[in-house]
Amino acid sequence: ATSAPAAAVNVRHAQPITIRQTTIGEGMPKVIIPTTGATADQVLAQAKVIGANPDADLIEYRIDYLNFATDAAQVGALGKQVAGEVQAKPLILTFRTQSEGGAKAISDKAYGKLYLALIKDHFIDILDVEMFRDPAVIHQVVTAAHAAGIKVVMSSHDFQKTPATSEIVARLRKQDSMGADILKIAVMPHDSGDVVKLMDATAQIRNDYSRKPLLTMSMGGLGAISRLSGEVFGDDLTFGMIGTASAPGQVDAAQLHQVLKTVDVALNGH
Ligand SMILES: O=C1C[C@@](O)(C(=O)O)C[C@@H](O)[C@@H]1O
Repeated sequence: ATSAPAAAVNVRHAQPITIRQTTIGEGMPKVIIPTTGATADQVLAQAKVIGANPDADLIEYRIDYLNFATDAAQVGALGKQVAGEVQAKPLILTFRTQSEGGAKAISDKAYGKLYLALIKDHFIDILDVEMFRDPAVIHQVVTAAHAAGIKVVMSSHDFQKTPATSEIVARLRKQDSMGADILKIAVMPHDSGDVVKLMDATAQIRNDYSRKPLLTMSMGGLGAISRLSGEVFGDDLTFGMIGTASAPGQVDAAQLHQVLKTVDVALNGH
């Protein structure tokens, strides 16, 4: 009898980025927990919980949920306090616009102005910039962010459907060419084939096109598997929740950590 040969495993990795004490693009996908509060008190209470929870690696400060979302002075003052609460955990600042599934509408001009003001406050580690906003505004914001030592996650969202695999690949490659440090897309599946499209596109980018860290997800319960399987397919970051979800399909942080660990051990054998 012959013994089965060991399968050759070839998993590609990102070029890692280290921010504060978190390395993105190496080992298990890193877990981001978003704030969902509308008031300063609510957000600070969430930041305290996120800062103290070992299953949270980064915090996303979702400013579109705030009652004072477009008031740069108030958003900045609270942002500094949030950063102080979470200490070593990197802070991602995101204004998710209504057209991409967020809480509030904002003009591209006001979006750019708000981001440029907040960049100057020096509490942001990573800035989420939507790729389909005005190109001139994007260019200005990305340039200012990089000059301030802030990484840019460029993002695209489709809360209605899942585009073709080739379209997902094209968007992520465009983000790469627009100067993003992290490439991100969130799409809504209607069947298992849609989930496979997102995961296929992720693997294609990782294997053939870019070594930048990826943040890709298929949303809803159907897509939740894509939030768990990143270490296999090349997704380096994943959103979890503590209490309230900021998008459909997010998994509780403790459960998320367990599954990420299970996949990691299966993959690496220790
Ligand atoms: O863009 C994203 C991804 C997300 O929509 C999700 O599906 O987990 C959650 C948002 O908070 C974040 O800004």
